Amino acid sequence: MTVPGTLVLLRHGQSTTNAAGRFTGWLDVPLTTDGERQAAAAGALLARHALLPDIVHTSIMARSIRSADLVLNTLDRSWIPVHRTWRLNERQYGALTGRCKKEVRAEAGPTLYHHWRRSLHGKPAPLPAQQLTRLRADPRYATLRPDALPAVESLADMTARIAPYWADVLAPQLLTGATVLVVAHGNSVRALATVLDQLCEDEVLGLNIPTGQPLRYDFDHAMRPRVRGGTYLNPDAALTQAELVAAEGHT
Ligand SMILES: O=C(O)[C@H](O)COP(=O)(O)O
Repeated sequence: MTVPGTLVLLRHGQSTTNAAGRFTGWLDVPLTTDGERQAAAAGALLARHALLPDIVHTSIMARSIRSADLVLNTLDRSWIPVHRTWRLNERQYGALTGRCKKEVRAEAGPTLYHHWRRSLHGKPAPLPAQQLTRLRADPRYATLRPDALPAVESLADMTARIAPYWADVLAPQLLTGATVLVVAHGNSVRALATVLDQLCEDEVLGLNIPTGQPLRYDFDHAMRPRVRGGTYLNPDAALTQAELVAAEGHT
């Protein structure tokens, strides 16, 4: 029986809105120079751990696509097959999209702010109709059923869109023994981890994903993670940076 391959989850490098302290959601923003460096460094870290992806998956947002390109360039593996899917997009942050996190926290208060950002079911107000119409006119979403393009999402909504991608695409590839790299977003990685680790509501509250830090998962034959929560290739840096993500908007 083939031993299941390794899955590597990576949140894209720092984006311009991350650097500006703003909610990004489905805004399509580029990486900062630091973000580009983080993505290339993630590639170098994969090389040091002899983790050479056979297949890569990205969202259809520029920051994930660019980060994956930088990782693969560093590894000299730009030739591997690439799958891009809206299912790995960042969470649709609704009316918070583009807003300053610090201002939102000051207005809403710390409890509601944390509920919106980190609870399983919390979600802010939806994206205003005009902005949703503009998003629906974007050619990259042309093939998507209009009701599949959300005006706002909770983490639970995201797990519902990501679970079929895990079951139908990622898990079967891993079962062939392939090393699979997923370059996605803070909340799509949280959603995937929620599915893989079967996290409960309390556990997702404290789950923060740093940019540019590869997170490795290995599986048993039933495709259960061998280490719950996976293993960061650079655990100290990942922990420090995850704490900074948790504190966004606080100061
Ligand atoms: O969409 C965003 O603003 C970030 O990528 C993730 O934001 P969060 O860490 O506040 O959920």
